[in-house]
Amino acid sequence: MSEIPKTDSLSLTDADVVDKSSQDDQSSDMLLSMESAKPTFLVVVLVCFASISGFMFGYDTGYISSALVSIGKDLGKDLTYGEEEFITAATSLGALITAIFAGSMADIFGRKPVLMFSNSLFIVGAIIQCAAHTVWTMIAGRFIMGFGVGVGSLIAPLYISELAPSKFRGRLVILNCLGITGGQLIAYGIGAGLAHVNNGWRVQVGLSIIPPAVQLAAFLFLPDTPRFLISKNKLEKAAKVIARTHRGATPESISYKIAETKTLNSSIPGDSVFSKTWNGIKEIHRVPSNFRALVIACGLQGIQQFTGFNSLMYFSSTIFKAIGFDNSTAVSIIVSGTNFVLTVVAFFIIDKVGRRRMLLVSLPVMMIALIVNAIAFHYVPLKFENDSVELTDQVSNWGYVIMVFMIIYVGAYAVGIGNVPWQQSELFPQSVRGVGASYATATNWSGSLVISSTFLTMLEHITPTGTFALFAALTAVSIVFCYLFYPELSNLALEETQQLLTGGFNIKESVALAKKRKHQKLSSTGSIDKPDLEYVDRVSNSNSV
Ligand SMILES: O[C@H]1[C@H](O)[C@@H](O)[C@H](O)[C@@H](O)[C@H]1O
Repeated sequence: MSEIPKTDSLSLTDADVVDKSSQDDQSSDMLLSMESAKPTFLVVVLVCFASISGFMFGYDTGYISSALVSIGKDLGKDLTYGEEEFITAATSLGALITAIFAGSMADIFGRKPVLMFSNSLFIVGAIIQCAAHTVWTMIAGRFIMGFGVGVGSLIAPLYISELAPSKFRGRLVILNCLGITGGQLIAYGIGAGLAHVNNGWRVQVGLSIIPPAVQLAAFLFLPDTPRFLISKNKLEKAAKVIARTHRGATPESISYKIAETKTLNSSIPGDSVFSKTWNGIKEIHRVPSNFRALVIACGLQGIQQFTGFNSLMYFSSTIFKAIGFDNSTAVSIIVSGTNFVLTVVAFFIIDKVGRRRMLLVSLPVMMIALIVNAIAFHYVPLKFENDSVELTDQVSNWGYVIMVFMIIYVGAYAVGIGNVPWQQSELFPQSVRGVGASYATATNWSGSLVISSTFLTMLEHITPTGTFALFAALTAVSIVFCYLFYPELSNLALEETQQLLTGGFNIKESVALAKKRKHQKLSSTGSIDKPDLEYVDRVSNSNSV
């Protein structure tokens, strides 16, 4: 083995990097062991600070339902049903708008500055709401806060997946999802606690200023991702970050990693921000592997929303009140608590069980729970009047059936489709990762907006049975989609994923490759193959679906 120079004295040029990669076969062994080693302390710190964005996503979408109940006349008048809907939807709409641009901005300016920008939006939005004395000021505050939510919901998982060693990537991205579901749970909890406090909702909104302020301050001192730095040719900086984020990294394995990332991640041509963005958009449609990645990423985000979960998140208290359970706060906490606890389960199993298997088991469970609910609602006598829904008779056993199967549905959601789509960044090569993540995140927010703004109308016009049967049918279509198009990506390096999608969706091959990787990484002998890109090439050419 050649002599190992000190990491911090690394001075890399393009020629060095490529030369090293062709010379040193052993580096590839080291690279794989580096990708399997436990995350360093710095990675854990970075992921925790990045996951504050997930927390903000959850808290800001979660606090509004209880805030609306306690606002009373604080905005100058009693709120109409339409105004309440506007105040709620403003954040999702704001998020949808910025999600469209955030990815390109992240590719051009970096993940870190864009994340910090989202913090200022969270803070400004919250201050406006705290000071609001009219409905429109409140809507403006929620809208600006939504801009922050959209950017944060895209950047945090992207940042984490680029930093994480591949063996732990799934789990580390789920930490951000724990932030989301934990944020929703805490928002409901605080909402319940402040329900009867005068202007308690202002306290609830005011508290939301603390986490982004902490994140903003922390990121002043934290680095951008090596993959972004490499794309900007800042190789020395990238080498330093890789050395600090990968246990056991040596200058040789670092050089190899940089060489591999550079070779596989050609950057988007163009001399202005506009032309680069435009070329990125063209490339994501024209290059078949990118387009396949896009179909999968948007498909999964669409499935996450159109199988109906957020109708429960936002309206569980309305539904359960309607079927006779009066303690609506308790019910909301049960729903968000189940979502949170099962996200913890997802955290432990995602890299072991695999994303594809998790989806193919949990989606059918969701479908069955939705069918049972559709049937159960048929036997619950409900009446719709003046934007409200009421039980016309005593609560029956069917009410309990609905309650139990809703919880089963939420649990199955959290262990699969609630979290897997946020692994979206792993599908795209560096050059179009931001644009791809934008499309997928925008699909998520569009779905969330559609479901939350049509759910009550659907209940009234196609009945609860019709609504849940529709969600069940959409879940059935989703199962077929995942079976045909979603390859197993657990344990693969980001660069391998990109090659895997060349020439087809390669489902069978992906499952075999993920198994092989898992086996290699579990191997206690420490003898690990070099990254098997030739293997991926071969299977891509022999094509499947
Ligand atoms: O992954 C999250 C999570 O499942 C939340 O509970 C849900 O409200 C969001 O829409 C979703 O994107």
